[in-house]
Amino acid sequence: MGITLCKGCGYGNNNDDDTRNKCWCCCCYCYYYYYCCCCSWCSCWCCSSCNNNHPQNSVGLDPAKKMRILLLGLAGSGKTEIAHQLIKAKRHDYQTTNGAHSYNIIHIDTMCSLTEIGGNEDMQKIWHHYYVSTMALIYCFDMSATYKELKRSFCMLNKILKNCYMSGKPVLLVATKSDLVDESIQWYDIENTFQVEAMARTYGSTIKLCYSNVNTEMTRVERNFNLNLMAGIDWLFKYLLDNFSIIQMRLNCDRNMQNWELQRDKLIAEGKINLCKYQRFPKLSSRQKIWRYTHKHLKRRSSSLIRPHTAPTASFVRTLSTSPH
Ligand SMILES: Nc1nc2c(ncn2[C@@H]2O[C@H](COP(=O)(O)OP(=O)(O)OP(=O)(O)O)[C@@H](O)[C@H]2O)c(=O)[nH]1
Ligand SMILES: [Mg+2]
Repeated sequence: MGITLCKGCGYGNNNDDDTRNKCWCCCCYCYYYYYCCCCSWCSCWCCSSCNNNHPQNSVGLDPAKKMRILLLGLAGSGKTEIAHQLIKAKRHDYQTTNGAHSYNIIHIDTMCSLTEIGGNEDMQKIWHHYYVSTMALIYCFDMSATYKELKRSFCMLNKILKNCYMSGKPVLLVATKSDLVDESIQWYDIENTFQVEAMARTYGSTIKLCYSNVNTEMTRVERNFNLNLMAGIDWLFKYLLDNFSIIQMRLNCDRNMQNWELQRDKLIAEGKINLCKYQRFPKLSSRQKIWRYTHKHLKRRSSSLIRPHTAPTASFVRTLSTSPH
């Protein structure tokens, strides 16, 4: 197979071994239905041979049902390694990820855009820009790390789920480098120490735990055999497919809310609205009392994170039965 250019960004790929982004076109049945990881975020779907945009291709993939998953974790936790395993491609550079990198995956007849963002402290500052449009989170942590590092990693997970655009979304928690730990460390130690179950209940997110051991000396066949991780991915895709319309509605609502907040901040900055209007009333007036009461009430509600009664019930899924040892 020669060089195939992506219609979205013109980026070419001449690696015969790398079949990750190629699939059948439904119009001309050529083998050039090609898209690349650079422009996947903008949902570019065009056949490079017949120049058509397809609402659906021959294998029944519906671009409208494209999933967006965020891959996060501290620096060196093995995110890029997992992403390469999921797209079944060989990893050539072992450098730290700077910025965001998007990968296209087709799994259970569903298209998915997996976005990895670097885990160093500078990159952590841009994570929140991706929360609104993501449907689920894959969070990696290094199982062979010290207690201090593990604590830092779980604090970060707590911080992510605390964000109003992330809480309630499904999370696949991946313990990487499980080949480097001995039998003295088990999942339930980590689960109890960092109170994963309590975290899932507090933020209303379903959390699934799984292992990954992507040893660099593994052959490609062995890498594909990372069953525990694949079972976790299966679970995540099934969860998203089962709840697709609900999650889509949530994303739309979040986007509207974000736009509204931006608009409000802009109006405040321009001095067109004033949030302190209540101060015009005398201190003990009934108007002030009402304002103070509602303000306190709202504050209490947001700090205790009460979920609306219409929200889907929160459930917690336990660790997959297979152990890394
Ligand atoms: N033995 C072993 N090594 C692993 C595993 N996963 C990742 N590594 C190694 O850990 C190092 C860091 O992995 P990366 O995937 O680059 O980490 P990252 O999370 O993408 O890091 P940043 O991009 O800096 O945020 C690499 O040298 C990997 O080969 C694993 O399961 N087992
Ligand atoms: Mg990386």
